[in-house]
Amino acid sequence: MTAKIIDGNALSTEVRGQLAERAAALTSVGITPCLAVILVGEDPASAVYVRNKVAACEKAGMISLRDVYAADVEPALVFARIAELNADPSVHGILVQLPLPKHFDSEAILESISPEKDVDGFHAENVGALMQGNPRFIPCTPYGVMKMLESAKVPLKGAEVVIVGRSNIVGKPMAMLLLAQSCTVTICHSQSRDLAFHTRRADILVAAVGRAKMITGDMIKPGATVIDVGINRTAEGKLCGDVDFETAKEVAGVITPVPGGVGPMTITMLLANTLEAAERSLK
Ligand SMILES: NC(=O)C1=CN([C@@H]2O[C@H](COP(=O)(O)OP(=O)(O)OC[C@H]3O[C@@H](n4cnc5c(N)ncnc54)[C@H](OP(=O)(O)O)[C@@H]3O)[C@@H](O)[C@H]2O)C=CC1
Ligand SMILES: Nc1nc(=O)c2c([nH]1)NC[C@@H]1CN(c3ccc(C(=O)N[C@@H](CCC(=O)O)C(=O)O)cc3)C=[N+]21
Repeated sequence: MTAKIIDGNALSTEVRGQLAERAAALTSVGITPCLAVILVGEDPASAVYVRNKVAACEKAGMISLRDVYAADVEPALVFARIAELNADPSVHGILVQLPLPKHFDSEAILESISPEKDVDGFHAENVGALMQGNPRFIPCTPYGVMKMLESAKVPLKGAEVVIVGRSNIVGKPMAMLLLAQSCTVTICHSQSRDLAFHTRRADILVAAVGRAKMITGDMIKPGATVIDVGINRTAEGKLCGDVDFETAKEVAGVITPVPGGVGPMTITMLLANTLEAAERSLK
């Protein structure tokens, strides 16, 4: 038996259709949801993501602004632009593409975004709200994963979850969301002893490491749900995940592919958060 595949492109199309309807309703009362994206530097992968985000916004009837800065830009210029976007009532969401060049204090940049417009959910105030079980914006990638689990009707209550990776943008918020759904959550990282011991216990395994094909079929419990967040590029320039899809799909019960899995859902939930911010501005 090979695993059932959760198609992130198909689910994205469905959810984005619903978002487009809500965006049209808001536009008809004079508010068009608007996302501002800031990109610093010429990293080609980041440029692709930003282009995808801008295109997805427009397709859903939302406005997107894009500011691109040279890698050696004076951080003060970016801070000034964020202050301007914070003060502009026609802008509902602000996203600063990560990672930033080394001479930037990323934390200070994220804290300078108005928490009401922080559609990534990375501001300390929003991280705190998520921890307290009272989120304002759910970080897009873990939010997308929750939608995928819901669409595949994966049971969460009491499930053994193992997350590989503990970053602020994926691993940690993912753990909080699954904990809130009464999963038993284990977080593994580069210092974990015997990774396979942990992964083999998982009913739901989330890989968010950034190491191509590191999770192989022998590390997966038969019938488990395997969520592959990783985006890696092979030497031949092909995209692949952190999961070795070929061996994993023979063991898992449910699996997400790369590309066409979590990536498109991340963009979808960014649109959802931007729309949500715009709807709140009405109140
Ligand atoms: N699909 C999407 O929408 C998105 C995809 N991504 C992708 O997801 C992946 C992870 O991203 P991100 O969380 O930002 O990455 P980070 O580099 O910030 O974090 C990677 C995590 O993996 C852990 N790790 C590294 N090596 C190992 C190992 N050998 N065994 C176990 N754990 C290990 C690290 O541990 P330690 O903390 O000890 O260093 C760290 O916690 C990347 O491929 C990224 O491109 C990211 C965001 C969105
Ligand atoms: N402030 C900030 N917020 C982020 O959400 C953020 C970020 N910075 N920095 C980088 C990571 C990465 N990320 C992805 C989004 C979409 C795809 C995506 O759509 N991937 C497609 C393939 C795209 C391609 O062809 O390259 C897929 O998986 O099918 C991937 C990765 C968001 N991130």
